[in-house]
Amino acid sequence: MKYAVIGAGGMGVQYGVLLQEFAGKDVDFIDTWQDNVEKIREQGGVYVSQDEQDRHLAPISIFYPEEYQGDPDVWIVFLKQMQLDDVLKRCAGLFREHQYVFSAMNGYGHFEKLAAYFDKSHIFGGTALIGAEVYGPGDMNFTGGATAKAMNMCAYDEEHEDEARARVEQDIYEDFTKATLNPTIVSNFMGMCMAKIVFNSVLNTLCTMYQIRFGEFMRHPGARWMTEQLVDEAYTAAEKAGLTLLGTRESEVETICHTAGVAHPLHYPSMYQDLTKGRPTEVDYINGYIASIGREHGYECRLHEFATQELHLAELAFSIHHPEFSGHAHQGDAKA
Ligand SMILES: NC(=O)C1=CN([C@@H]2O[C@H](COP(=O)(O)OP(=O)(O)OC[C@H]3O[C@@H](n4cnc5c(N)ncnc54)[C@H](OP(=O)(O)O)[C@@H]3O)[C@@H](O)[C@H]2O)C=CC1
Ligand SMILES: CC(C)(CO)C(=O)C(=O)O
Repeated sequence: MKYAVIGAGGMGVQYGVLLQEFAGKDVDFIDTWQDNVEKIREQGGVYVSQDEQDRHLAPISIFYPEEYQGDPDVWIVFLKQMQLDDVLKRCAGLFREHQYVFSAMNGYGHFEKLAAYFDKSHIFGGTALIGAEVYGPGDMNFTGGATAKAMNMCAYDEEHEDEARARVEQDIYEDFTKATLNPTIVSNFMGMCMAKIVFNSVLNTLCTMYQIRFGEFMRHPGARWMTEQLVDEAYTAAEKAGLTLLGTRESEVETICHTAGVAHPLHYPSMYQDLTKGRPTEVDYINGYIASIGREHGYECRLHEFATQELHLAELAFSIHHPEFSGHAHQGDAKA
């Protein structure tokens, strides 16, 4: 199978380079971030490291959407939620009926956007407990341990049996396994997505707001209680919407506390990387999404509404304290 990654940021490069290096796959990269594309071309590839070790130049082929002429079997999409509409528009001419698409972006909103370009039966979703960080154009670091990567994947249109799709799913699963991404195929698409959204709604949002690592959050005596409150409200909203999450409220709290305190205490969430570069965060698609499903089903998520606004306030505060980033100033688009 041939792959093409849309979005050569931290996660896109990680998936694509690991598929090249460990699974021996043919991978192309499409990006709209000009400094990144130009730097990668100039240096003949992208510098990658795992937890700051083994930094090396991985040769990759990178294209702007308008110049790409390839025909991959599977697209892998890793963009920030706010970029997706514009980039998909620029890529629209590249999509063919036979192609499949996989995405494990955080938050929610991307699958309906992808469904405007791909048949539902050709879409796979995922969630990734895999970290990545952009040092600068053409320079990425994968975080959280080479052997600690884990991800779920699930067919978007899982209610309908489809033999061709099942074969593609198996091929992707095998390629991702060789690529050391440790995939698990799960059922319950929305349950899978929501479990990760709830996870991110606690750790990404609180650690970003206070600019601290996962382990530093867990040192706070109130950390478990705060986690329980946010998880509880999110589960109630999901239940009102008729969604069953992959785990229980208790198991979600345990996963969050264990990941933060034991498995990845040194991790800064990806949202922190955006805040501290003066870039908009994905909070509207995480806490804001939880609040919106509650609102649509007559349940007010006061904590998630509040957390969404608090993070937008943190974005504003960051821009006040760091006027040098004012070019990226962000007003936030959450509906209060
Ligand atoms: N990073 C992580 O650890 C994880 C991320 N995810 C999710 O994966 C998706 C993709 O995230 P990720 O790969 O982290 O995205 P990145 O931040 O690495 O890249 C996304 C885009 O942001 C812009 N950008 C990023 N850094 C800079 C910079 N220093 N200067 C200028 N522009 C920059 C570029 O686009 P442009 O210039 O066009 O704005 C780039 O293409 C998101 O939904 C994220 O939540 C999921 C799990 C873990
Ligand atoms: C790596 C991980 C799983 C940790 O929160 C993540 O989703 C993020 O940083 O955005």
